[in-house]
Amino acid sequence: MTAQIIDGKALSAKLRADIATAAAALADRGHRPGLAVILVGDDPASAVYVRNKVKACEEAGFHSVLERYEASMSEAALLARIAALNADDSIHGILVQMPLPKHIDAGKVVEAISVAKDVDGYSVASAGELVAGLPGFRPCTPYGVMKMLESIGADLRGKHAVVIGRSATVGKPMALLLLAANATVTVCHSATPDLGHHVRQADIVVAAVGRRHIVTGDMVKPGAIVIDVGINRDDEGKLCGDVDFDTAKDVAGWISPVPGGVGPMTIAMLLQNTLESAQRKAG
Ligand SMILES: Nc1nc2c(c(=O)[nH]1)N[C@@H](CN(C=O)c1ccc(C(=O)N[C@@H](CCC(=O)O)C(=O)O)cc1)CN2
Ligand SMILES: [Mg+2]
Repeated sequence: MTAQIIDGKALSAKLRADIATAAAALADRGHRPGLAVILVGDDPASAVYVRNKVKACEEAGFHSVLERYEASMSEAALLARIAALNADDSIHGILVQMPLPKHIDAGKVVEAISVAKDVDGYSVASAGELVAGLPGFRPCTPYGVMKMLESIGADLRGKHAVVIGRSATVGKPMALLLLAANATVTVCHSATPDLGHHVRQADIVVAAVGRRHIVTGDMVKPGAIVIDVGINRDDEGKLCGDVDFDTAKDVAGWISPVPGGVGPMTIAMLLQNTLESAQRKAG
């Protein structure tokens, strides 16, 4: 068997086109969606990601603001910028690119963002809304994975989903979103013995642990859906995921690649959350 590819790049482009249409309608009513992106420091990968976010905003017709600061910026100065953006009516979403320099408390920064503008869905309040099944902003990466599953018509009811990774921004919200879709969910992590034993039982595998090729073809149930959230580098510096694509694709029914899978979806869902924030405010 050769798996069908879940093309996150193409799906992201389609969603972004729909978002642009909705944004234009909102702008016509005087409520153009606006996103503020803050980058502190000079991490090269983060610089690329924020540029891509601003470019995606421009393409969708959003108002966007990019604020770049030296790595030496104080926590107090960053909190003051967030307070100003919380009060800015042209801004519906505020995103602080992670990771932040070590002297800044990332948790404090995230909690300073107004819940109504927390389009990354990283705050404790947004996490609580997800746990409680209330409307709220879902973290963009797991939200994007759910859209990928929806795009292939996956019926999750009663299916066994195995999530590998328990981070607050991907693994945990991923498990909750799958649970809300009526899947039976197992969460595996670094202390799980015999990962293969669990993965072999999965109808859906979401690998989000950040370890290159931790999932191999021999662990995949024939026909399973395999979604790879990992972004790692191989020995030659080439981008690769948590799944060994070459062996897994011969067993899986569907598989997402890296690059071109979940990554582009993250940005589409950021725009979706920002659009929803603007729609809520417009009423
Ligand atoms: N405030 C946030 N910080 C970070 C987030 C986030 O969602 N919010 N996520 C990651 C980085 N990230 C977005 O910020 C991100 C990473 C990767 C991609 C992506 O499209 N990747 C491409 C490959 C890119 C490459 O060649 O390096 C792909 O997978 O196809 C998008 C967004 C950490 N910080
Ligand atoms: Mg983890």
